[in-house]
Amino acid sequence: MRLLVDAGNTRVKWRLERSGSTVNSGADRLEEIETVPQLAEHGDAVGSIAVSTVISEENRARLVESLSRVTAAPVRFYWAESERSGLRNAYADYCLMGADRWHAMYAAWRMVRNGVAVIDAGSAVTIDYVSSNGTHLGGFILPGLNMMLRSLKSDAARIGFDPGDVRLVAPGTSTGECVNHGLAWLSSAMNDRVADDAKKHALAEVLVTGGDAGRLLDLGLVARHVPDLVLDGVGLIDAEESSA
Ligand SMILES: Nc1ncnc2c1ncn2[C@@H]1O[C@H](COP(=O)(O)OP(=O)(O)O)[C@@H](O)[C@H]1O
Ligand SMILES: CC(C)(COP(=O)(O)O)[C@@H](O)C(=O)NCCC(=O)O
Ligand SMILES: [K+]
Repeated sequence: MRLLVDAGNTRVKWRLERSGSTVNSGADRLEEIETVPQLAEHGDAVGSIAVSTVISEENRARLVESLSRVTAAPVRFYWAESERSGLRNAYADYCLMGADRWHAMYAAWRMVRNGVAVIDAGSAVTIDYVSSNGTHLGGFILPGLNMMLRSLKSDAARIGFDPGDVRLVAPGTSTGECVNHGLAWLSSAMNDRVADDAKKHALAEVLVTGGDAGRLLDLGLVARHVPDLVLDGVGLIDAEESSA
């Protein structure tokens, strides 16, 4: 059995696979990984672990420690690359790109084999554009929903509000509505910008992944929802590297 892991800044997404089929999957906080029953149950059967991560080195060591309590299987980390199967990274210093972006982009490229926009709506929101010939045209990094809510709460003395429905875009008539609707309005503007850019760069498809993907779709994003694009990408690369 193979364990795929996407350790982001909020949650660790994982998937257990046997002969390419999913046996189990989940999304848990880093501190919880070593006690996830479904992982413990299959620990002995896991033969290898492939990880994509953007967490700090300190937390990466914690992750390795937690995984070692679940299984004795070796852990292999995969990072951003300059090129793979016709997909070419736009970063001059590709090592500085978040591994999750590269792995999501790679899965998208292999899935679409055409111009594609990839939105990963996680702790941060990343948007990357790949042209029809596999050239990464570049991307954007924006604060994610919870990050924006936290900064409004902590950096402005008189913005008091409770989390509300961040799917309504009507002008607000209370602090809470102004904040929640404001962020919905911002997300909806982002959706429109991606659609404009997709047209401008002749991208055939928009793919969206990440914990906040559903909210963007509810706000009208025109995209295909691929729930675990990062896991898909690191899984493909791990298979290629293991058979090389
Ligand atoms: N059960 C959940 N726990 C935490 N965040 C969630 C959950 N469901 C949806 N979200 C949203 O997903 C975002 C985190 O997405 P995720 O893809 O897990 O991020 P990351 O890859 O950065 O860890 C949060 O900012 C939040 O908006
Ligand atoms: C932008 C990110 C924080 C997104 O990670 P996430 O919020 O999904 O956990 C991550 O891809 C990252 O740390 N990137 C490094 C900088 C870069 O990609 O240029
Ligand atoms: K992510």
